[in-house]
Amino acid sequence: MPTIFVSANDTCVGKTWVTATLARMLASRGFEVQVIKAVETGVSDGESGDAAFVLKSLSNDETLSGRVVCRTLMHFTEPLAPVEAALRDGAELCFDALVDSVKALPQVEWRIIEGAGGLGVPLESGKAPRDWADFAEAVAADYAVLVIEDRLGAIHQARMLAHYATARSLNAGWWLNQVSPDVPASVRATNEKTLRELAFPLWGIQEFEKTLPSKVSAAWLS
Ligand SMILES: Nc1ncnc2c1ncn2[C@@H]1O[C@H](COP(=O)(O)OP(=O)(O)OP(=O)(O)O)[C@@H](O)[C@H]1O
Ligand SMILES: C[C@H](N)[C@H](N)CCCCCC(=O)O
Ligand SMILES: [Mg+2]
Repeated sequence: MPTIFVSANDTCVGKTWVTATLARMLASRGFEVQVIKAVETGVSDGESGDAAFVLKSLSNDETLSGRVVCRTLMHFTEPLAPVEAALRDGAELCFDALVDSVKALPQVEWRIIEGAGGLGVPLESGKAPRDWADFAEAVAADYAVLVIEDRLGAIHQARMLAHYATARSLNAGWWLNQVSPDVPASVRATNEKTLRELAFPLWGIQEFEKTLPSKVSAAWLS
């Protein structure tokens, strides 16, 4: 079963938005898709989170939404990094238990897993904690989509994250996502031009409020 891990250079850069896009693209080709928010912070019991956002964003098309199942594996109340949010709920985030809960999920045609925050966010305490890059490897993710907010500053963010993803041997590519309507066209054009020249794939480009990417160059998505 192909598995996509959706990560990013930061929180609030559009991982959930892009997760919904990927689910929409795959479901529109007739695939059964499982969307998993692995750990979510900043949500209380009963409050809707990223998984609910994905389902809602597909809800105007019953055929598509009928092919997509969304769920959250662990959630914690405070809007903090996962380990600390868990502690403040009187819980402990256990990396191995999280991975096991992914492995216990029903098999589907495509699985998409969204992390919390950026790729280097720790999932345990300690001097050299395992993080989302370790998680992607542990769940045997085939593709790591690295969402980068398309704005001035994106080039540095993208290069730093690519360096880390490469060091961790992930099969990764960038997804430039425009979160704000106020990004000058010149910034967006030169972000794309600069990133395309580099030896790291730019898998997708998505514009503000668009539910599908304007450009896709990931062969595995076509
Ligand atoms: N392409 C886009 N067009 C319009 N709004 C967007 C776009 N991408 C993201 N947003 C908005 O930006 C905000 C942050 O996006 P999102 O929730 O997807 O970030 P995230 O990376 O998943 O954050 P978290 O780390 O909390 O999971 C949300 O309000 C979302 O609706
Ligand atoms: C609450 C927020 N939206 C995210 N779920 C948590 C982001 C944690 C980021 C931690 C960090 O990188 O410093
Ligand atoms: Mg999210």
